Amino acid sequence: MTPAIAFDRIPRDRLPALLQRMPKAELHIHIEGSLEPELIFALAQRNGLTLAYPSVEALRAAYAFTDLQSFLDIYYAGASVLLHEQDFFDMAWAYFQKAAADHVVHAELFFDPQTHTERGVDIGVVIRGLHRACQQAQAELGVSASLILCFLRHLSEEAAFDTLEAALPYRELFIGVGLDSSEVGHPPEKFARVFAKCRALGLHVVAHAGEEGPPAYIHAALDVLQVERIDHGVRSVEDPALMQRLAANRVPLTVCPLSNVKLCVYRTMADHQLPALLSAGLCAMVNSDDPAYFGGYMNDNFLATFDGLPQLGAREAWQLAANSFEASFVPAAQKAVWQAELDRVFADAAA
Ligand SMILES: Nc1ncnc2[nH]cnc12
Ligand SMILES: [Zn+2]
Repeated sequence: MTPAIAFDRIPRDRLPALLQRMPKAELHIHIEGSLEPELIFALAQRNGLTLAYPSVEALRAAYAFTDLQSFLDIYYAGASVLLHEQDFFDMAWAYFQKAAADHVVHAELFFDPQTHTERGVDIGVVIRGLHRACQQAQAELGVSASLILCFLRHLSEEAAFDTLEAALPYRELFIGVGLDSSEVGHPPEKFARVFAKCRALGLHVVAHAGEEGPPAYIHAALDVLQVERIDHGVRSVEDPALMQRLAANRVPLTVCPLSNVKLCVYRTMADHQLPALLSAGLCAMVNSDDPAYFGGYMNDNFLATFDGLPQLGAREAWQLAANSFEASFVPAAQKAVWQAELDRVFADAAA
């Protein structure tokens, strides 16, 4: 329910400061996608590895993507510098410091264990390093955080089962599972059985769908995998019945605007369908996806989105932050605390 905030009294020139100051949750961040070129080079040096690029600048210059796969190739190569528990901690800690500065009060981090276990890194090294950063984020920054283990969909369901089994000793350190990597050609049905097992274990379940893949993949993620949220889901606008279904059930879409432009899902931000999703009543919100690769973190995403889409105003800013809390996997009492803080920020701005 929208509270009695006079959104119309908030002038547009005050929006950037409000977007930055408002509390928000980030629900779609691949922690390996927060690895900045500077940290890639520092970790390569610490671990005695040689990179395919001669400098930070040369690596950054290679970040010109034409589609999802062109990004994934370079993203997996970047993650190859992560070997030790401290490497995973350092990566996540760098993210949390940026998140705190952006007034992210809660983050649910995706991680891709198969990217690391395929290189001989033990899954316990990955999870323990990330978990320690989550604990320190709460203790030192007041940012609450949890982990979501993603299966790589270009690999087999059997490999996903093996990954789940290897992760079970750490069951208490992650809250759910997701599905990411190359979407087209790897529909949700491929992972039906492993997701059923995850649900039976009491894990939350989410999946990337409708980023590059068709609306049918979103239907399948809901019907077959029984996911609680759809990651991206922007291609739902092509299917009016699906839009109605998502709105009626308040199925969250974790939308990533800068990612969609960088990966050429949309030509420009002005073409992004976020306004259509919001005006159809969907529970969409803004996220950064892979901030080190796509040009920015949470507030960069909010600022670029509102800059490119002038039809979005203070009401939509409030709605996006409210949706991020509604869609998070935290207890209702905690959501209410953040929501009250959000309402206060907007009520003050409108006063
Ligand atoms: N945007 C994205 N889509 C699918 N898999 C990913 N892995 C990291 N970022 C991703
Ligand atoms: Zn993603």
